[in-house]
Amino acid sequence: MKVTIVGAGNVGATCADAIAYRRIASEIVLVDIREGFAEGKALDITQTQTTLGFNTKVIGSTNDYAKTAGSDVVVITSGVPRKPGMTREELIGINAGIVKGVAESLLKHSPNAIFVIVSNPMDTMTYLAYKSLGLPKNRIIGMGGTLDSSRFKTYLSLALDKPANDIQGMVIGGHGDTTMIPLTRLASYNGVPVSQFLSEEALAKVAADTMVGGATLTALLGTSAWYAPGASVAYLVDAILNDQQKMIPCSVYLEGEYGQNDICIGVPCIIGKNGVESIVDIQLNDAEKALFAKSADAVRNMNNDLKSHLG
Ligand SMILES: NC(=O)C1=CN([C@@H]2O[C@H](COP(=O)(O)OP(=O)(O)OC[C@H]3O[C@@H](n4cnc5c(N)ncnc54)[C@H](O)[C@@H]3O)[C@@H](O)[C@H]2O)C=CC1
Ligand SMILES: O=C([O-])CC(=O)C(=O)O
Repeated sequence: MKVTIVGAGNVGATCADAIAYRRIASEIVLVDIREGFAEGKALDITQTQTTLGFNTKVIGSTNDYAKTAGSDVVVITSGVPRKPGMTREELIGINAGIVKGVAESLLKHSPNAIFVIVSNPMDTMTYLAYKSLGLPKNRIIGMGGTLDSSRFKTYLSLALDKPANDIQGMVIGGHGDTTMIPLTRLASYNGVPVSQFLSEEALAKVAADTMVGGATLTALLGTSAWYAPGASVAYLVDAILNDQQKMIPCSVYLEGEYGQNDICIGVPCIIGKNGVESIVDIQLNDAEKALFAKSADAVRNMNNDLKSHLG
């Protein structure tokens, strides 16, 4: 199976590394606009083959999309990351043109690929890819919910002082500092609601920390995170290529689901070889429904700005 990742920067290269090391694909193509950069990252990853014990072929390309031909999954991480103090939404002006151009070039060479969108503001970039490529909705997937849910489970595990892999939890809604919805009511420690172990206050703090998880790391690192984002993309690509039929919250185009239309936003999806196999309709309570509607309003406002940025 062949995966192309455009943007060989922090997230793209980390995700290529995880896909190679975990043998999720047999061939990875890294593409970047910076002369020689993707080739360098690909060669560096290739030189870990014997020490880490994998044979995945990893090649780099400076903007030559012919090398990406016939990819099963394509991942778009190209664009700029935020700096401390910025929101993801502020990246729309630069990233919209980049994502649209890259998505169109990818489709020309891989007409059957499933698209995974990572560049921010991710929900709006996913909507842009859906609208400009004309592909069926199951083939356009925005990655945000995997990462936000992993942060949610990390903060729950810290608050509970229990292993993260014993914790289940999901974040839906937009992938933004104020639009994420950590579903605290449904989170569990080995099936037991976390509310049996944590006070309302402690749970509210976990939710708040989760929502600003990306901003916290950006303030610490000076640019946005890459290890957890890269691993989250690899997790999603694994679910697609290995037809895992896992339930993963992803940003997908909605046509009436969760009361929303004409928007890409995070909802629980079954992910398999066809990309989004189905959207899972979970029962939200009234407060969660209200948060979801508010989150969708904010994402929709961003989508409405797209035209002015694309000219
Ligand atoms: N959805 C999510 O959960 C996450 C999204 N992100 C987003 O992913 C994007 C990438 O972040 P990083 O990897 O940290 O940034 P980075 O700056 O390390 O890498 C971006 C790469 O894109 C390349 N690039 C720019 N324009 C290009 C074009 N037209 N064609 C090919 N390559 C091009 C750059 O040369 C650079 O190497 C950002 O927009 C960031 O906000 C980051 C983390 C998580
Ligand atoms: O915080 C950012 O800008 C990058 C991102 O989306 C994340 O790490 O969640």
